[in-house]
Amino acid sequence: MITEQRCPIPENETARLAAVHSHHILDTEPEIEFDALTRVVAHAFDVPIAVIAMMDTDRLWFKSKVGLDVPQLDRKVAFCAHAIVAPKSALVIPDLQDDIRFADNPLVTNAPHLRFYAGVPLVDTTGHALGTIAIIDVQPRVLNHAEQASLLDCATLVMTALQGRLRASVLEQMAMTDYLTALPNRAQFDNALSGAMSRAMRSGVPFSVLCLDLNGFKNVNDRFGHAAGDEVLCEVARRLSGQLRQGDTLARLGGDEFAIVTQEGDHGAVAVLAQRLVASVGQPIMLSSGDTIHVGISVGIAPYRAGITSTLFLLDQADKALYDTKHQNAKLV
Ligand SMILES: Nc1nc2c(ncn2[C@@H]2O[C@H](COP(=O)(O)OP(=O)(O)OP(=O)(O)O)[C@@H](O)[C@H]2O)c(=O)[nH]1
Repeated sequence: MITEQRCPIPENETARLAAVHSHHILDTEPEIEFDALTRVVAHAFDVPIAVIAMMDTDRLWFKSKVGLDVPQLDRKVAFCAHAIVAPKSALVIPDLQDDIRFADNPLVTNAPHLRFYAGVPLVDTTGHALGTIAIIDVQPRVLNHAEQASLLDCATLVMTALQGRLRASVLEQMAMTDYLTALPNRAQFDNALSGAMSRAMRSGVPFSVLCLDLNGFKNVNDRFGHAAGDEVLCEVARRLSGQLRQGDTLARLGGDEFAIVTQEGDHGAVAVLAQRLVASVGQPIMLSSGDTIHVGISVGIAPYRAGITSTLFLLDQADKALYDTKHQNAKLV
C-alpha cells in the first residue's frame, strides 16, 4: 500500500520562496563550483549519493548531484523538506526505516531503497533556508560530530558560491542599465542590436533601428535646473516605452539621446511608430515643482536591408537620418 506523503511547510514559506527565486538558480545549467563540491563530498563521506538542492514551491530541484539520475523530486517525498524547517541545524537520519516520518517514503520502501540521510540547510543572509546540501546512503550510518561539522562547512561553501553568483549577476545588471531611467544602456542596446542582426542574417527576421534626440533639452536644464531635467528624461523614457511592443528594446545611449531596436521592418509602419513617439513626448510634462514644460523629440530611422552586416553601419544610418530630421526641423523654426 502506498500511503499519502506529507511534508512540513516552514512558517515563513512565502518569504523563503522569494529568497530562492531571487537567486535565479532554478533550472539553470550545471556549474563547476557546485559539481566539484558534490563530488568532493561524496568521496570524503564515502556515500553513493550527494546533492545540492533547492526547494521550490512543490519540487526539490537539484543544482548538482552525484549518484542520482533525476533532475528533481516531488516535495512531498523529499527529505530536504524536513531539513529546511529547522534552518539552524543538520537533519541526520541514521536509518530512514526506523523513523516514522520516512519509513513509508517510496524512496525507502521501493528502489533505490534509501536508508541514510544527512542534510544541512543552505541558509542565506536573511535566515531563509533555500535548500540543502545532503549526503544519502543505501545503508544505515552514523555521522559523528566531526563529520557533521564538515558537512556544515560544506553548506557554508555552497552559500559562499551562491552569494558570489548573485553579486555577479547584480553587477552585470548594473553594468547594462542606465542609472537614471533604469532603461537598458548602450552596452545592452549593442547586445540587442547584435542579436537582431544575427536573426535577420540567419532567418530574415526584419527589424529597424531608431535614433532619438530631445529638442531644446539644454533649455530645460538652464531654466528649471538639472533635477528637473532628470525628471524630464525619466518621463520621456516612460512615454517612449509605452509606445513599444514586447521584444522591442529602448535604450538611453547617454545625455538626451535614446535608441530603439524594433522588430518592425516595414518602413511605413516604422514611420507611423516614429510619429506616435514624437506625439507622446510632445505632450506637456508636469514637473514635481508644479511647472509644466514642453519638449520635442526628433527621430531617425534605419530599416535593416539584406546585405547589411554591420550593426555600426545601421546605427550610423539611423544617426544620419536623425540629424537630417533635426536640420529640417531647425530650418522650419
Ligand atoms: N538633467 C540632465 N541633463 C543631462 C544629462 N546628461 C546630459 N545632460 C544635458 O543634456 C544636454 C544635451 O545637450 P544638447 O544635445 O545640446 O541639448 P539640446 O538643447 O536638446 O540640443 P539639440 O539637440 O540641438 O536641440 C546638455 O545640456 C547636458 O548637460 C542628465 O543625465 N541629466
